[in-house]
Amino acid sequence: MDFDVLILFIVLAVILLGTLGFFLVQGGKILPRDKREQYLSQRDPDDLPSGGVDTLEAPPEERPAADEPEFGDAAGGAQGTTVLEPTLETPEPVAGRLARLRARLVKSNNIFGRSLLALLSRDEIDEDVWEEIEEILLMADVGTEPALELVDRLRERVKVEGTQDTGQVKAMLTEELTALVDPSLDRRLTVTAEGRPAVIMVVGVNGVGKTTTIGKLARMLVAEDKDVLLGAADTFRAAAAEQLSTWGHRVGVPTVKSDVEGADPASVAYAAVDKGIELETDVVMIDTAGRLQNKADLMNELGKVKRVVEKKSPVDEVLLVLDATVGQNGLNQAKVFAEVVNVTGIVLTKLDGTARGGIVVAIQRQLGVPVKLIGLGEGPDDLAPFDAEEFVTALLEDR
Ligand SMILES: Nc1nc2c(ncn2[C@@H]2O[C@H](COP(=O)(O)OP(=O)(O)OP(=O)(O)O)[C@@H](O)[C@H]2O)c(=O)[nH]1
Repeated sequence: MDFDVLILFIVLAVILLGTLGFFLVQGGKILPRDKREQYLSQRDPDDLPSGGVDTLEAPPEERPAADEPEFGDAAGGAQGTTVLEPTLETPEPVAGRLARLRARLVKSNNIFGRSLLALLSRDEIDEDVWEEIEEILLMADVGTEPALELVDRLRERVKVEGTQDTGQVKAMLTEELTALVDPSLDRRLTVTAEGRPAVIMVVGVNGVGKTTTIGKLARMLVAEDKDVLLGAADTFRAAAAEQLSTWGHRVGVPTVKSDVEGADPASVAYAAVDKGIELETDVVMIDTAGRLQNKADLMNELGKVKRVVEKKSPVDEVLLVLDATVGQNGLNQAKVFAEVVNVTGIVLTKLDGTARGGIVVAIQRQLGVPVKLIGLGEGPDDLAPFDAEEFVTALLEDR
């Protein structure tokens, strides 16, 4: 009897344990969904199980925002800390830039040079040929008066010297064109001032390349060991200040900008000069908003920016940026800007995309102000100091 009770007891115990085991296994599966997610999210990524179900993805690597300086080689610090050094770009040296960019000038003005040289290679240079030469000069935007002048002088020399030799006539053309571009003009930028930063203001209509030019010029100055500070007084276009500070970041140049969109540009320009004086920089460059020369209120605003800055420091350079591809329209812009702010130099951009290189002559004539820099591409070092002889030789190169 006792034995039967014992058997019964064992059977009951087995059934009970089996039932308990079943519920325990099921319990793991019916954990409410939100509880499971909570559990998963509370785990660290490095708690990953060695294999199987609950794998967690590591968070994506963080990258610096687009306008933050990029970081390069990580230097290992004490106790596993990492010191990140900003990677600064090294701008190309200024000397020899025009020589590098010459090919672009030759390419874009290829038609000009080739057509002129083809005409001068004719067996006989008669009146028709001189007229055609004049037309080509006009098409290159040299301007009516200078074009007539050049043809007259060339015709006279060919007559007096009695030559039709292509090589000699080409040499004469080069000389006469160079004389028109005027190598005697002082094209140096004022980038030093006694006991204070040199102040450079950059002006022009919309989209001509002001901000880009400041970025490129900052690089040129950095390449010459100058301490530079940028002032984002283009408060009209929201992205302009960012664009400017990005250029600065790349070469370690600080930018003074306003946090308020549409802030008073004169105040920002003033603050930039103030900061430049405090930091004892060599140069402060001020970007201004693009404005059409026929908008009187905007032109007045530009005059005000300059006057306000002058309460703090003299303005050493006012660079007018002109887009070479717009041709003669640039002349109207130049005239009005020169009336409002005393323009001291021209930056002619986008010469890589036009055969209108002759505009250099027309602008200088009209304004009596030298072209100091030329832009020959969108690359960071595609800005070069202007040189009359190199420029003319490139225009007339026969390719
Ligand atoms: N091909 C070429 N493009 C250029 C040159 N200079 C500037 N650009 C381009 O022209 C465009 C306008 O340049 P920005 O510097 O933004 O012009 P901006 O005058 O500051 O413009 P706003 O602030 O709107 O008035 C950009 O796409 C530049 O890359 C150049 O020399 N050659």
